[in-house]
Amino acid sequence: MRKQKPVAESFVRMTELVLPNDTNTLNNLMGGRMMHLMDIAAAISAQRHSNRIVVTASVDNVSFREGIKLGNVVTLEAQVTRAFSSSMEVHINVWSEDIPSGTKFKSNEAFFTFVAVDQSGRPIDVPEAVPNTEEEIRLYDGALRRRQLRLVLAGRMKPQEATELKALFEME
Ligand SMILES: CC(=O)SCCNC(=O)CCNC(=O)[C@H](O)C(C)(C)COP(=O)(O)OP(=O)(O)OC[C@H]1O[C@@H](n2cnc3c(N)ncnc32)[C@H](O)[C@@H]1OP(=O)(O)O
Repeated sequence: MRKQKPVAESFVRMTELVLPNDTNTLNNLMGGRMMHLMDIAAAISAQRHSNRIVVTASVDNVSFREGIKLGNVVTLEAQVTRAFSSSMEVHINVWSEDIPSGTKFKSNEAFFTFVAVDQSGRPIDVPEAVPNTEEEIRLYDGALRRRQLRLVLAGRMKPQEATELKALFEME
């Protein structure tokens, strides 16, 4: 039987200070630097779940709602939502905090997919991810639908095979 692990065991919190080298000429954190931090936090989460080397297979939509300023503190929280065979979906939230003014806002949210691989880079099965809290169950339940959408967009699944996705659009 496949090993099972609670999704909470994959939780990662990472905190970074926005330094001059991370910013553009408006003194805002650069989008690419943010994606780099998100990729690292999410990869560690997938590694914690699988106890394997993981590679980034895909990144879903990432939007940048508001600039993050030089000197702000960025907190990233990542956790596996669901594991399939060799792939894992990781949910990541990012907050930006201005410590002197005591303000904090959520700046980004995204889903990353990682694949566990062996030493030769071949996909290898990972433990099942078990959700426990209401929020973990909500994210787990939506993961199959999101997986189908990203595989269709990547040309790896025929739209007619995406049954979970199709069900969303089928009206009574
Ligand atoms: C340019 C860069 O910076 S890339 C960033 C770093 N990432 C990398 O280097 C990864 C490069 N890619 C790879 O090594 C391979 O494409 C892999 C390991 C991700 C997939 O290898 P494949 O030979 O295609 O394996 P296969 O078809 O068996 O798929 C393996 C898993 O990957 C998943 N997968 C493959 N492509 C995608 C994708 N675009 N989105 C989501 N999942 C994907 C599959 O659904 C499958 O999941 P499952 O085992 O849970 O069902």
